Amino acid sequence: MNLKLSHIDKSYDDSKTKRVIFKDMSATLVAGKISVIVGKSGVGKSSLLNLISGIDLPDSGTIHVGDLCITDFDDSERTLFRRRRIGFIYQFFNLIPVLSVLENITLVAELDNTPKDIFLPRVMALLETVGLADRKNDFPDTLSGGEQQRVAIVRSLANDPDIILADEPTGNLDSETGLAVLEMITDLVKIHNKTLIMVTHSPEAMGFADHVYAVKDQLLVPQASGLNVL
Ligand SMILES: Nc1ncnc2c1ncn2[C@@H]1O[C@H](COP(=O)(O)OP(=O)(O)OP(=O)(O)O)[C@@H](O)[C@H]1O
Repeated sequence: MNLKLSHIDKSYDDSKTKRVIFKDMSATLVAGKISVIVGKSGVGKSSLLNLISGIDLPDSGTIHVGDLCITDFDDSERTLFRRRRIGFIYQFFNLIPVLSVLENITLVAELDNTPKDIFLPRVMALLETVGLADRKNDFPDTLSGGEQQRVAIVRSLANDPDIILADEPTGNLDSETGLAVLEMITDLVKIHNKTLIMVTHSPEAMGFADHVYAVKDQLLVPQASGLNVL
């Protein structure tokens, strides 16, 4: 399912200024591929992910995921779309401290009333793949940063979404752990045939990209290489 952004305008107003983030921006991100998004701080990379996930709406323009026009959805349709079709990986892992590893991973599937016999075998197989099956009952604060991010990777795949959105997934990790996490994310999205859209400042991440785009001049601009815009 390709992701098609058409004629997107997005700005934020505060009391004094109007900050234009996107102006007549159109782009297609290809299904089943790894798209890396780069760009200077504050240009709107995270805002782009918020639009793609339906957390935020554009001022005008449309966003299609396959045949679904998510900009036509109401709030509850967008929430369901996000739960079922999108997996998130964040810079600061965003695990819930009072829930165990397994409870963190299965929370969205439970909220969505997905039958346990559908998600549990899949989640346990993923935990095995990332080497953390024996930590399933532990709490996040007993895990290293790299381990927490591996939990977050499994969580992002738990509900079998179409699209994984990763916002600086290695930003809080040392370079060796970051590289291992990048390899894990990209291997898993390929094996499970997902679309990965990853915002990053990491030059290593470019090596994993099928396509690199820069957020620049209120547009999403395809790059031959991301390195020149870092
Ligand atoms: N909800 C919001 N309300 C008002 N302004 C916002 C909101 N979200 C983002 N912005 C502003 O939009 C601009 C783009 O923010 P965004 O977080 O998308 O940038 P970014 O490219 O991800 O930056 P960084 O690389 O520093 O994380 C910033 O100036 C930010 O302050």
